[in-house]
Amino acid sequence: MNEKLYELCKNNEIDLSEKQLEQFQIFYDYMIEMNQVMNLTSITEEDEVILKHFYDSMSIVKYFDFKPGEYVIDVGTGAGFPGIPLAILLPKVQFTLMDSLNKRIVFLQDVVKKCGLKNVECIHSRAEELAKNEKYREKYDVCVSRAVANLSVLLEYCIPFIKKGGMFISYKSISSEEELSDSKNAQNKLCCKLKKNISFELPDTDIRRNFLLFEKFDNTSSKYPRNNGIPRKKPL
Ligand SMILES: C[S@@+](CC[C@H](N)C(=O)[O-])C[C@H]1O[C@@H](n2cnc3c(N)ncnc32)[C@H](O)[C@@H]1O
Repeated sequence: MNEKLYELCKNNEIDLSEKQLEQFQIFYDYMIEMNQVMNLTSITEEDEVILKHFYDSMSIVKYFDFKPGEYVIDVGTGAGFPGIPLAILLPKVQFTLMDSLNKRIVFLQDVVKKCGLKNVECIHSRAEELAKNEKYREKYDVCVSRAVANLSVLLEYCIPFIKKGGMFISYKSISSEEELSDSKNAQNKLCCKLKKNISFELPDTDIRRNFLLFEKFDNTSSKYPRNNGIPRKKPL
């Protein structure tokens, strides 16, 4: 696995050290082991995990510059995507991985220990609750999220975590104009605007991926996020 991951990344200008390759191997082995007893991922074949989980998670660094010392939160991280690959790649950036499913958070705490990651904390919570907690509200430079909800819902989950001037990066497999225009009201209410819409293909495939980058231009009203379940039931 190490060689394949190393080559794929190197060919795409992402350099991984021996230590980082070992950390990916430990993560992969443990994810496959634990996937037998809990639902972590439907993608298990090594080449596919490398491309669709590991490389996909890291590919944002080709388009966005994370700076040392910055704080990043991954909302709805699941089995740790994109948070764990980014944390392995960027040891000087501080990551909070959060999810509403406790089993996955316990799994991630083990991954962090096994990989010796010093820049990751894992929190069991719903986004709607954690974003109201003083310790986490408007404390992050960047928020990332992959495959959690449609854009209007996602903005209400994610924008409250970000500092004014910070960035929200939505990983999308398809970016529809309709979803973007449906989120206009959420963008206005949450004081953010689309800064970049990046579309690319995973290397040597025709699998399309999109990054939507939203800049937060003002603080979030205390009205948001609304209580548990409301953002999904009644998107802004
Ligand atoms: C389809 S999975 C995607 C996981 C991962 N981001 C990925 O791309 O593989 C969606 C995850 O979002 C979490 N989730 C959904 N709604 C949430 C909420 N309101 N707060 C926190 N986590 C949430 C779920 O528990 C689940 O683990």
